[in-house]
Amino acid sequence: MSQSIDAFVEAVAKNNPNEPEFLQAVQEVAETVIPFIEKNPKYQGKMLLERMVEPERVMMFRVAWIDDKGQTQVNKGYRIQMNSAIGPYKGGLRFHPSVNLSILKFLAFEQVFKNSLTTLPMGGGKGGSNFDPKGKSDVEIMRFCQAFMTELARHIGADTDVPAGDIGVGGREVGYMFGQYKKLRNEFTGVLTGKGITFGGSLIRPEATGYGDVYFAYNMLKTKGQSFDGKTVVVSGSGNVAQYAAEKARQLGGKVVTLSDSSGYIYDAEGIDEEKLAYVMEIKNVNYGRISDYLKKYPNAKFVEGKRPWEVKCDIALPCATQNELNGDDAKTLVANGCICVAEGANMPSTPEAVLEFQKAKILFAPGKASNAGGVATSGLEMSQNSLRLSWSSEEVDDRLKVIMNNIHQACVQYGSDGNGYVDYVKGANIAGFVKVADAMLAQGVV
Ligand SMILES: NC(=O)C1=CN([C@@H]2O[C@H](COP(=O)(O)OP(=O)(O)OC[C@H]3O[C@@H](n4cnc5c(N)ncnc54)[C@H](OP(=O)(O)O)[C@@H]3O)[C@@H](O)[C@H]2O)C=CC1
Ligand SMILES: N=C(CCC(=O)O)C(=O)O
Repeated sequence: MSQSIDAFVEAVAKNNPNEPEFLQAVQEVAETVIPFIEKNPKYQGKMLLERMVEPERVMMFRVAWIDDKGQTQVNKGYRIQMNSAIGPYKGGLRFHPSVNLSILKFLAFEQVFKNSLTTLPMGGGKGGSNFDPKGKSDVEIMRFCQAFMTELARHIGADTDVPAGDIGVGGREVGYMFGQYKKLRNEFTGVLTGKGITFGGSLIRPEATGYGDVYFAYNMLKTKGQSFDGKTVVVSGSGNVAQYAAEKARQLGGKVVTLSDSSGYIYDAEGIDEEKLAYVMEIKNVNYGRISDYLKKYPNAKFVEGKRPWEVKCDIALPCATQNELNGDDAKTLVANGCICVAEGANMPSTPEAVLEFQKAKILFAPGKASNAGGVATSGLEMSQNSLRLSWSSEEVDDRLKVIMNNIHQACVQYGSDGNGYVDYVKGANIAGFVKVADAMLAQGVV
């Protein structure tokens, strides 16, 4: 790395000790944006990146609630209000035992650049809790969501900060939090996205992240005269993003052969067709079961316990589970097996070593801030519909989603092309995301 990048990253590490995930996200941006700043005087000497890595506000709070046995439970709650230069803070809420400040700061930092890429007026934020939804009853989930929102409601609003879903937070949790917010503030607004269709939710929002990931991959493949048709697709995860990435990949002619969860992955050589995916959705969204339950109905499939799906030969890989789920060895295996395209559906699923392998092999690689932006983009469209007090059809929303993903791809090509036909989508996404936020920060003064 150059001296300026080294110095910047060392300073951030010193100011934010023991935050490895946050530092990882900052380093990837710094390696591409600092050289850009060094070539563009208008961005020099303004401490823009130094300000961007410092959250505008961080809320940490206690969440106390009562479980079904009458026992008092206590969890940590957070909301990171990272950057509001181009719009109200916007970003998901993650409920997972691994949640801590480092993970939420990485997610909030990524969100700033991702939301900028969508071209919609949304700043960046993220929040959540170390609450583990697994094994909790529906009523315990409701009680936790109500306790969490009782504190969070002080800090959010339709024109201030608009949370949504992420790992462990789906439509059910958003609904319970929305109900509590409305009770406390006596306001019916677009304060959360991912709401139910009958109370302001947008059609296509559940599908949007997974669909958008595939739309972005489609755009990348098209630059090489390729498509999903006839391709073998490996997907990780089996939650919201993975389910709909698998659905859209199949609809475009791909054969999806894996899905995973934290206990391992299933491999179905015949391909996960519409009926099989519907069963996965029943397992995960209705019964809150394990992906290994897939074999109860489809015994010809394999369940590989404790492993990740990257050992399966494929043409296209869609990591849709969690951060750092795909390392350097996994990347080497994918490339050696002939994989031509990786589009991140999750946030920062590839380690720096994996990204390096993909870039060395010059395969099509899309960072999550670009390829998984369909979710937050459709959240932005939900906010637009709420402001208009109108609801658009599925086709209207899906068409707008496609246009947004096409625009993000174009922006990455504009800033990431090397002039010899290769596009560094990491560089393109980071610089394209940086420019809009930086211009707004320059115009708004030192605040
Ligand atoms: N929801 C959204 O709108 C968006 C989400 N994302 C990102 O996509 C990814 C998935 O989110 P989403 O689908 O919403 O979440 P879900 O909770 O619906 O699904 C998460 C999936 O990832 C698996 N997973 C979680 N942690 C681990 C782990 N440590 N090791 C292996 N597997 C794990 C889960 O398995 P298990 O059930 O066993 O925990 C589950 O299959 C996350 O990185 C999220 O930040 C990005 C953009 C938008
Ligand atoms: N979890 C999300 C979606 C955030 C949102 O829809 O506000 C993400 O972009 O990582």
